[in-house]
Amino acid sequence: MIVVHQTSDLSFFQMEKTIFCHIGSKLSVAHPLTITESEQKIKAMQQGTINIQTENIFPIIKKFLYSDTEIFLRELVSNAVDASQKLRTLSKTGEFNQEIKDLRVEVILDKDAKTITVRDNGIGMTADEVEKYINQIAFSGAKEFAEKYKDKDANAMIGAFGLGFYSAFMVSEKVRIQTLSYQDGAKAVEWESDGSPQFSMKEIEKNERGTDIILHIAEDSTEFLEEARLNEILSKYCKFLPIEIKFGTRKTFVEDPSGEKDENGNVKKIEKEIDNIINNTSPAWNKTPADLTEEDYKNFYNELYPFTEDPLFHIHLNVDYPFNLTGILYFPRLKNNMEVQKNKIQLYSNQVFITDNVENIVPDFLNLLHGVIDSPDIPLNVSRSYLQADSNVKKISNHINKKVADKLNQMFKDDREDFQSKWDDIEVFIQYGMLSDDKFYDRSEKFALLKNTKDEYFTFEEYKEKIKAAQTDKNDKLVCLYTHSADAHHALIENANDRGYDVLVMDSPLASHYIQKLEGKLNVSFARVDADTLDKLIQKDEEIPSKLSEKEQENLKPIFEGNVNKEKYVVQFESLSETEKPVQITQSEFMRRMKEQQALGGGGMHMMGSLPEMYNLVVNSNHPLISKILGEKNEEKQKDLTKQAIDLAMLSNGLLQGEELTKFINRSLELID
Ligand SMILES: Nc1ncnc2c1ncn2[C@@H]1O[C@H](COP(=O)(O)OP(=O)(O)OP(=O)(O)O)[C@@H](O)[C@H]1O
Repeated sequence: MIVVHQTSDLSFFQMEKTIFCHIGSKLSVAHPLTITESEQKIKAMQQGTINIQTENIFPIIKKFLYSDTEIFLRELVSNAVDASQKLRTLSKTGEFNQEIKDLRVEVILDKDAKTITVRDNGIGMTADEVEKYINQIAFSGAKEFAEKYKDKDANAMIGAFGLGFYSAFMVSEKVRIQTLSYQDGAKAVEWESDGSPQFSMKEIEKNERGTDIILHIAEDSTEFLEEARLNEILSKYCKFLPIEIKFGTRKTFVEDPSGEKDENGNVKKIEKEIDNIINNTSPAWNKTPADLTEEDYKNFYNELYPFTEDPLFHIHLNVDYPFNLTGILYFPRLKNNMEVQKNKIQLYSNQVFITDNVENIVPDFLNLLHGVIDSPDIPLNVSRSYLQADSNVKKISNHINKKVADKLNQMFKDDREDFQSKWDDIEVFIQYGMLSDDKFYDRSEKFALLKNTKDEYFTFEEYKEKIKAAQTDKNDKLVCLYTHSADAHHALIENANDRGYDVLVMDSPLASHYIQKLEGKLNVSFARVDADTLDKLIQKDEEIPSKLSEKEQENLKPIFEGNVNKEKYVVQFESLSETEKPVQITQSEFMRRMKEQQALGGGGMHMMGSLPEMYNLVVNSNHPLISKILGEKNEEKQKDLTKQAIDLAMLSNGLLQGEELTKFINRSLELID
């Protein structure tokens, strides 16, 4: 046999410390060769060099290309799946007319030989195809990478190139390919390389059509010789690949074929070893919604996230134009706990798992959804920065945004009662979307709901209509009253209701930002019920004259000031109606909101979060108790009355605690004694 050193037009140069390469024209003209030509080539290609004239490129690949070496298995298994699907296509088009028995990919671990074999019975490769696809084309990825590396931008490029097959060298000291093409009269070939530029190729005996990729695992990668580790990788990346993937066997119990029965009359079960198929070849997202029941959707959710609570509802995505995308997105029960819900969407490309960290790829608020997105238009081997810049990815996120809004709108229109029953679980998501995405705001305006303290739900328009008559102030502005907790503000809410005012419940973690947004969009103002006295919150024209003169107020002020912490409370008199409480505690809407936003992060002013809590102590100059305090000659008694009035106000606002609360209880007992 003639042994040649192949000189081809694929060449790498080394310039100083930078490696880059160049591929000649041969690559771009790929002529299919006939079998006879292939045979001649095998004879001539016993050994060759993969055109690298410098040290080898694999250390670079190993170091820079993938942050996760484990993806070698995804690459090889998806190549094997591709080869199987290609054969199926050829059979459908009549180009391959032998019977295709079960197409199957097998991952075989041999711990003693320290090998992992990825076997398929797909199209296989002729010698020329190995030459073309493995020696040359697969190298184009390496070439591209090395060129970028030349620009010293390697870190940004990590993962931006799919080297596919060559990723095997990240974990192997030697890789062998044994392959037999589906083509009539094809000869089986073996290719072998140790990761250096040299490869060898020879004809071998192989009767089964398809390809074995045999990895001789390197010393530093022995973790991949553990069955559990391989299982973990396979179920992460290959769980939904479209061709059955076998990894070893597993034991199961089946009915005894002899039909022997146990004491209860049931056919006995016997242990049986069966093939361990690690994937579900037809996941729900690839089926049409008409073929799926609610139960199927729930089961699929459980397949994705075992042991989690059922989702609220789902959206089945199916787009062919201007890009291909399928998927199912689920609305989890958010329960105001946003962080734990993130990073649950799994991104696939043709059923191959890419990532479950879609942050910055889909809009932030969509990150709260769960489920699967599959698009062949998403490149498989890509870095995050690359994905973000990809125009398909951008279109995809816009599309999902629209679909989600459409679905919510549909649900609202179809069954409002049901929609309302889900509202408390989805409001954070919708508010998040409306805050972060103007398009989503516009789409959601029709179905976003406001809930009041009586558990009634309104759209924005409905609500404006409801409160218009009573809650328009003297400047013609609608004022929406709200509380963060109907329990904590019970007394204040009752007061407001007595006046014919409605009070909304705004208790989501995003409430203060959301309120601000609504004020801008709806031209209304929001005021928490404890932000001021009702007269001030919704100012009307009528002025109530004060029963106490200025002088009397001046005399009374130090008495109140002497009974509160002056650092925290500012005493002020207001001429309110007699039916209002004698003393009320309020906190400026502006200050409180700023502090809340500061605490949430984003918005608000920087120093607000660290400012102390400040309150107003509003004394109602028209209340009979205030006149009584003023007229009380016994100083001790006057002090007790003042303290009692202040404590009652604090109690309504949930501010009376600790020692002050104990003193209040004791004083109250003495008073009723
Ligand atoms: N198991 C296989 N059976 C048949 N052909 C294969 C097999 N594995 C690889 N090939 C051939 O080798 C080529 C190069 O494979 P490689 O994985 O490097 O790139 P790719 O699959 O084309 O792209 P990607 O970077 O997305 O993996 C494939 O396109 C295919 O033609």
